[in-house]
Amino acid sequence: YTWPSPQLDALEAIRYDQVGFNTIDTTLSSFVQPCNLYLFDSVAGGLKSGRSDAADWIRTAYHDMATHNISDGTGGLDASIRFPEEQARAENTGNGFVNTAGIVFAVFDRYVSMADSIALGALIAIESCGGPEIAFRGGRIDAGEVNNPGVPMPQESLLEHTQIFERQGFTPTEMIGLVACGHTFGGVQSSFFPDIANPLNDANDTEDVSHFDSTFVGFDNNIAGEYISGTTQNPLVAGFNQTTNSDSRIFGSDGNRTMRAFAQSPELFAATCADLYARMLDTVPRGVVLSEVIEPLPVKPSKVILTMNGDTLELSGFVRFWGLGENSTRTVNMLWENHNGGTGNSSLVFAGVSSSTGGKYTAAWYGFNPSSTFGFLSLDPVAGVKSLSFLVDGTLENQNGLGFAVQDSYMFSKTSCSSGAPLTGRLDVAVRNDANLTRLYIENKTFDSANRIVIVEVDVPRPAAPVAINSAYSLWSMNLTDQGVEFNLGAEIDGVKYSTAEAYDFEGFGTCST
Ligand code: HEM
Repeated sequence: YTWPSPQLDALEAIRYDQVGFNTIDTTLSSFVQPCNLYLFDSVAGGLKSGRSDAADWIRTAYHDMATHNISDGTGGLDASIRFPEEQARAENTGNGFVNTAGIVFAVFDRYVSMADSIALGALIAIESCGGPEIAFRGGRIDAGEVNNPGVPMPQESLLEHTQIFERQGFTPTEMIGLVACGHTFGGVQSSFFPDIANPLNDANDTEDVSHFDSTFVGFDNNIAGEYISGTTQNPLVAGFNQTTNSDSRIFGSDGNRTMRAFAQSPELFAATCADLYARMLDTVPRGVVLSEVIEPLPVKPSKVILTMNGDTLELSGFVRFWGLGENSTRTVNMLWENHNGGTGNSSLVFAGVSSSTGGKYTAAWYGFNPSSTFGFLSLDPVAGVKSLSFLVDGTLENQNGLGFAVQDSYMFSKTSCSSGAPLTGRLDVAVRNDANLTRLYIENKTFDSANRIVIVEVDVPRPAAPVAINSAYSLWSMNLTDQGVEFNLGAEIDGVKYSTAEAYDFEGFGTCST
């Protein structure tokens, strides 16, 4: 895709900026580091519970998706699992869903739905904990209400399970695969399923989880190998209760042909799971259109912020170079095209490295100011800035000739000020005189009754007479009372809507002089 695209940029960042520099906003990955972490453990530290957050994410994604009905298009991965009414169903026994929902509520935002967060949580868990890479698409839409029931339960028959998976869109062979791919993680907890698993009295399994295979915090084909060799302790295969041995019925449903192939070939198992997990995550209600598969952008500007400070246009930001590590001899320059047909040039300073996918990929980050990582460049407002490109050891990176477009038609002005308690103040926005700006507004983030984000736009009025801040920009102003929440600045320019990367609140305002 082409940068900038606020939604794809945000999804790409969660997917690929997991550890290290500039990962504050992409914390989903931290919940599976390390893979045996269980945040909700009653014992501090949470590494010996027998549970894992990774397993919670994968089970959550499956149970959310498992309501799908391929013939009427209802249900699917739409975060309906967050509703207490759905969690209370017998088919959703256990507390994994309340755990993951709590994290989703904290991390989702206007560009990343709760359903995309669940999909990313599961994907990151699988990839970070030994699993194959999974093609990721974004754009899932959050349900406003619960879905019909439809998650399989262990006491049901093979025929019922076959029909349930068919309703979800999976063949009998794919059912074997998907269950094996899921149950390479985690196990059955005695307190929730006393008819399936006994208490263990084990200091390394304090939550009494009987595991599906011996390597329950990582992805591997032991779920199949131990099943075929007859050594399995899987409580849904070798459990004391025949009625609930559903994995045994499912795994054996084709005479063990599929499970034998998985046991013989870790590669086949990983490739099959990569495909089935992706299809599971992409099972969404009819009408939801997912994005293209999101690949890492080779060059990606981030947190590009423009601020008007009197006669100076301050430009700050970072750029990420995918696949690079730290290298003190590398030279990086940023070039920017301005409104006068000229080009600015600044050397950039190394800011840090990030990594993803269990350390498989690294990226090098550079800050826009050559002497201070988090500093800004001071530009002439008349010249402004239209687009960026980069020179990395002399090689031009300009997004195949498109450049990286920057919107300098409007920006926060540092003349904004506040005073008093409760705080009142004046928001000033600098608008470029030659920009075709039809609307300017603040974007307030609110939530509907189903906890979904709704952006409410409040227009900043066009001034009756221009108030110049410098020879290229005038101020549009609005009086505000502090709501204690951040807002972004939005504008309609040439019929297209834009939103600032930065959110503002009164803490960033100076004091009003009058
Ligand atoms: C017939 C189909 C299935 C049945 C009957 C079934 C049943 C169960 C049961 C009873 C548990 C124990 C939950 C707990 O103790 O809280 C469990 C755990 C789990 N299931 Fe399934 N499952 C099925 C399919 C799947 C699929 C398709 C996936 C994902 C692809 C999956 C992923 C998981 C995971 C990751 C856990 C471990 C959770 C943890 O340890 O916290 N299951 N399953």
